[in-house]
Amino acid sequence: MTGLLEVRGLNVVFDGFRAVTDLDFSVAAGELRFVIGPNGAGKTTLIDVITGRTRPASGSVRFDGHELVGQREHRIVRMGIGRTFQTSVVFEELTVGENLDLAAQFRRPLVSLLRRRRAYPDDVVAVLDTTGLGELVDQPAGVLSHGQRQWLEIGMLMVQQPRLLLLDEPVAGMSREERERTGVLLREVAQTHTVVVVEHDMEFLRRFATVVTVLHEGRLLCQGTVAEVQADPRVQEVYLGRARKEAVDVDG
Ligand SMILES: Nc1ncnc2c1ncn2[C@@H]1O[C@H](COP(=O)(O)OP(=O)(O)OP(=O)(O)O)[C@@H](O)[C@H]1O
Repeated sequence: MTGLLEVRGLNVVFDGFRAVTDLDFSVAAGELRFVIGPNGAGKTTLIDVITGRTRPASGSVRFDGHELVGQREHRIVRMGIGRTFQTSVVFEELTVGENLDLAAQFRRPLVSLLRRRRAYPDDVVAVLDTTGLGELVDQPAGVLSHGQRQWLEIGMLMVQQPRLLLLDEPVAGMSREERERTGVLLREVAQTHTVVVVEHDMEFLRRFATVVTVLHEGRLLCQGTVAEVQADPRVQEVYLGRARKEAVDVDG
């Protein structure tokens, strides 16, 4: 079966440093896929290549059969791929509703921007509901908690109606309760979208992941269910071996 996203033979080199090596990675339509790996494994680089931010040395990235390598970032967004960043991109002075409305303009004709509207359009209202931000619609985004801000960013992607969402560490820095709510939100988003989540938090994975892809030093280490991946000696070595080494280093 051909995936919605098909990465084949990907190599990314930064000034002679191989950040990604011979990577094959595919995601089927409708999947909620998690990608993990220690620092420097190449997770963000993979997202950067898919979204056209970084150009690979070689390899192909096909989305619904269309080659993405060589396409400009804005073209790839228009093809239906949306991403979040590790750093926030909301407008702090604008309200939650205005941020969503602005993001949604992406799909609307310019004339609708000029038309004065009394209420938010249906797609914005629907996303306010999904993200649980309805009560905060008139609050400036600057007052949101860290978790609420992440949900707003996911909402800002959803109103752009992408087919594929790429989320870079969505639960980093969140409280336990916020992580739980984010997991539930991701499951809901995945009902209607294909979602790839880069995440470190093992507890979160155990709770919400089905298929997990593990990267290490720019290569695919293994792939499977959370239980399979956790039981894989190579994964244990990469995570626990590293922890042991750090402990030894600290102890001198
Ligand atoms: N623009 C760049 N120039 C040079 N090296 C880079 C660049 N971007 C990434 N790298 C290097 O490529 C490797 C992979 O980085 P990447 O950010 O993809 O890892 P990651 O798995 O997302 O790690 P983290 O969990 O720390 O975010 C790292 O060694 C990083 O230092």
